[in-house]
Amino acid sequence: MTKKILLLGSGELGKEFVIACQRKGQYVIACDSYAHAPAMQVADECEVFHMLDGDALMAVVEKHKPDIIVPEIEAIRTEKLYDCEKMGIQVVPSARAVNFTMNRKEIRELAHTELGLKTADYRYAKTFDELKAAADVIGFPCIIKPLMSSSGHGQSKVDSPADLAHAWEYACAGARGDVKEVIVEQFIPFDSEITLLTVTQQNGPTLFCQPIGHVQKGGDYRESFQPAAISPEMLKDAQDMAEKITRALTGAGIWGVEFFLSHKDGVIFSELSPRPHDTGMVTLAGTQNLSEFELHCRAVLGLPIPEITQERMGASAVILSEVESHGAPKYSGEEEVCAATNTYLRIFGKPEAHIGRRMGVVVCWDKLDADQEALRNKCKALASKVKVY
Ligand SMILES: Nc1ncnc2c1ncn2[C@@H]1O[C@H](COP(=O)(O)OP(=O)(O)OP(=O)(O)O)[C@@H](O)[C@H]1O
Ligand SMILES: NCC(=O)N[C@@H]1O[C@H](COP(=O)([O-])[O-])[C@@H](O)[C@H]1O
Ligand SMILES: [Mg+2]
Repeated sequence: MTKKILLLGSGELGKEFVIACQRKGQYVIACDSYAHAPAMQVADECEVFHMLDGDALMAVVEKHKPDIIVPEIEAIRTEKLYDCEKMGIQVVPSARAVNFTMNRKEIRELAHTELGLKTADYRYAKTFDELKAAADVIGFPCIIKPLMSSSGHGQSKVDSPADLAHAWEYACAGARGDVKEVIVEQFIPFDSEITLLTVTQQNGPTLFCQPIGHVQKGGDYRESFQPAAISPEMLKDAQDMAEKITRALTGAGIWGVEFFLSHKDGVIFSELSPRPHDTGMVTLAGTQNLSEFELHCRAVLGLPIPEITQERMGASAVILSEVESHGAPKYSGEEEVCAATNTYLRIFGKPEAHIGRRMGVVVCWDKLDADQEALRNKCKALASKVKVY
């Protein structure tokens, strides 16, 4: 049955989701705050407006009367999604999940205080004086993040009290929305970190993908690989925590549940996205029988997912712009990437490049018993050949 899907956020993750939906005959209206966003290029219709503006959001909902609303970013007037649910619209995965995960305080209180998941020690601060007191309790180094931000915006690691003033300014400048409060987290010297893609279904059990290992810089992802090596005990702990928190948040869809792994402290819950995860773009390499976008699409539409199988080893590496574009961005290096075996280049088609903006990704694959480090190095080397100008 064809459903009308309103996609709130139209970046690279949304683009792949739209393609998955259209292959199932769905009708998608892609929204974002700027025109020609990646998902708009493949959607049936598009709307450009500020999704933090509740009136504008509800006007678009009234205009299109969607069956399903799929948030793709966090910068949305998410409280309005409760009203949408009351109107009978399916919100993905649920208005509750979207509201909790867009605010680090809400999700941390649910995860740590209510559900008892192991997290880094933390405090909150609304003023610089509160920040000094909080950092004093947590100790150094610590990580400071705005309560509302993503992709590492406003996040910094603080090694000593002397760095706190800068971290406060940086967090305030990088915060989204109107909440001027930060979380101060104990710095976890983890051995590795993973995203556990978790699928909750309307009619079926919760399913897990093989863990995805990833490397972040400045709070933003640079490379990912699947499957990540992890002991059966740690995997079980991560799955149990993912099960608990997704159940508490309710709804159907894919989730990216992030964990730190430490030989000393075990599995530590970090945060989760109630939507496809950027590190999960590695599944575009055909690592699984169903990519994270296909899984999200099926879960959202209530279609069966008989099983998730790991077919290949995969790696992804991001293409970041080193320049500010003047006019439509152009690219070089495609030939070198395409000359490599078992490799795909995915340019997202963002209409503007900014320094540090993710413009594309390279994914590579090999057999499941291949040398993972070699595959990751190959992928990173290929991604570094692509230049934006
Ligand atoms: N307490 C911590 N200790 C050590 N490293 C941390 C801590 N918190 C965050 N990091 C590092 O920063 C990265 C980004 O943090 P986090 O996921 O909280 O930010 P985000 O802005 O929500 O990012 P995204 O939206 O891309 O998931 C983590 O993946 C990890 O590498
Ligand atoms: N970590 C969250 C994430 O990766 N989100 C992805 O990035 C886009 C925004 O990119 P932009 O900032 O370049 O417009 C979002 O629309 C989403 O696809
Ligand atoms: Mg994260």
